[in-house]
Amino acid sequence: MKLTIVGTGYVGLVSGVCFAELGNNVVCVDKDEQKVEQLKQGMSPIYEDGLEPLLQKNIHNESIHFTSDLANSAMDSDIIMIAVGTPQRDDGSADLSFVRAVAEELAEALPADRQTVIVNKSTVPIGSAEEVESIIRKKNANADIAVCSVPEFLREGSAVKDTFNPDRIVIGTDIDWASERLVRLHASLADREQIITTSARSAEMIKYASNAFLATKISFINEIANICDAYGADIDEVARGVGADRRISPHFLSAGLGFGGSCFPKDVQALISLAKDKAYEANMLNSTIAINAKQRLKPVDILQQRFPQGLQNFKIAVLGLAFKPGTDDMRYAPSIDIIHELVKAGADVHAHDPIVLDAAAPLLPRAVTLHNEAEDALSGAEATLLVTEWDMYKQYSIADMSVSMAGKIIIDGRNTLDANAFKAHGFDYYGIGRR
Ligand SMILES: NC(=O)C1=CN([C@@H]2O[C@H](COP(=O)(O)OP(=O)(O)OC[C@H]3O[C@@H](n4cnc5c(N)ncnc54)[C@H](O)[C@@H]3O)[C@@H](O)[C@H]2O)C=CC1
Ligand SMILES: O=C(O)[C@H]1O[C@H](OP(=O)(O)OP(=O)(O)OC[C@H]2O[C@@H](n3ccc(=O)[nH]c3=O)[C@H](O)[C@@H]2O)[C@H](O)[C@@H](O)[C@@H]1O
Repeated sequence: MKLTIVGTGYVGLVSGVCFAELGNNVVCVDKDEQKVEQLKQGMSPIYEDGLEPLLQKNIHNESIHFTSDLANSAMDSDIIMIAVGTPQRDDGSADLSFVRAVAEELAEALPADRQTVIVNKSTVPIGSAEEVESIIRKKNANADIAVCSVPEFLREGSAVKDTFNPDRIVIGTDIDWASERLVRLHASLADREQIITTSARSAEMIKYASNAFLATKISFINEIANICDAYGADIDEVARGVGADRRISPHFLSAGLGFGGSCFPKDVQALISLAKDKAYEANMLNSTIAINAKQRLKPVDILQQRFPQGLQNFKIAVLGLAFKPGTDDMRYAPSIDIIHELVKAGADVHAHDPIVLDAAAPLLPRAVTLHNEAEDALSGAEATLLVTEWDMYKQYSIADMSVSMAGKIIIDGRNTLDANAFKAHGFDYYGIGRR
């Protein structure tokens, strides 16, 4: 099948590479010409283990191509996937301007004599498939199209693996020929019973509801962790006990600094905004966001309580900047808010991340010092704060830390370090809801 994928962000690029790997003829389109040139050379603009070799293999096999010419590629495509960004607007709603711009371009390009499936793969408000169709029909009334919703559930850092091993694939359309074509495209990725067919509106809601549920599960466990802190219960033990109930499951019960990234925060806000448009106040989702906003500043609270005289010139090492390990994405990363608060309090902040440093710099206050080596960030620090649980930090020698740091305070924002081992080396260890 010939596939055109518009947008080469995480979703567009990974989907493109994976569908090419499955034997389709894929063209990825991006209006960013520099990115297109980079991709043509086999260089991935995204950091993810294993993605670049797969990209290069499929370029070599000529099963994937990159271009900025959408019209040319759209003309003879069986399926066109829209995978452009849908960022958050100031009022919390999703900004659909990139999706609408693609629809306008498609309206000019699509031939009337060819059945084309158009897929919204971007996360979009309920009703967007209809909106894309009406934009196209306004300029091209006879286009033989079906606009469907096939939301994406991949996670950054494990996107290729997630694409090849999906829990489910949701195909949202009431049009039989389009549904059949999309089922055929996804047939080798999942068993038939994992392919859920729904209306486009339901598929759009499934995506928002899934992200909102996962985000709420994180805020829930963080709230329980904060109550554990107050009563001396241990969140690791509590999460193990709670998660053993199959109705709850142990996944997404890791307490810490809350969720960041390009999707949970914006998608929960977008759903709140969609509800508000229909005069419904989404109180639970409002709490999910409020708990999360507060949770990421817990390390600052811990330090301020411990040092009520203030943090002026207090040297703090911050380990990890990316919003989670395995990615170079800094979008809504907790590290940004934490470092801004610490610098505001007068602290001397030294940060490290194994992957993202240059991209992080413009998002952080000038006063922060960024280090290529973790050892340099730790050297002379009064306190160390782990923000992103990269494996390298878990393997770091506590004895070495003990020697290089000036003080013995460790705040483990992701509950991933060995608390007892730190305590045995004389550290004051603070976790999130950990005894
Ligand atoms: N990042 C993720 O892990 C996931 C993202 N999503 C959703 O997928 C969508 C895309 O997100 P990302 O992949 O992170 O994208 P992104 O925002 O990082 O990149 C989008 C790309 O689209 C390109 N673009 C914008 N307008 C264009 C146009 N008119 N023609 C051609 N290219 C154009 C941009 O140049 C950019 O390279 C969003 O709606 C997001 O919520 C869904 C699941 C996972
Ligand atoms: O729509 C999206 O973009 C994607 O959003 C998330 O994927 P992603 O943001 O890549 O990362 P996750 O692994 O879900 O983590 C999100 C955030 O939650 C945090 N988290 C996760 C799990 C947990 O138990 N506790 C916790 O604090 C992580 O540290 C991270 O900041 C979803 O997991 C994907 O299914 C979805 O497709």
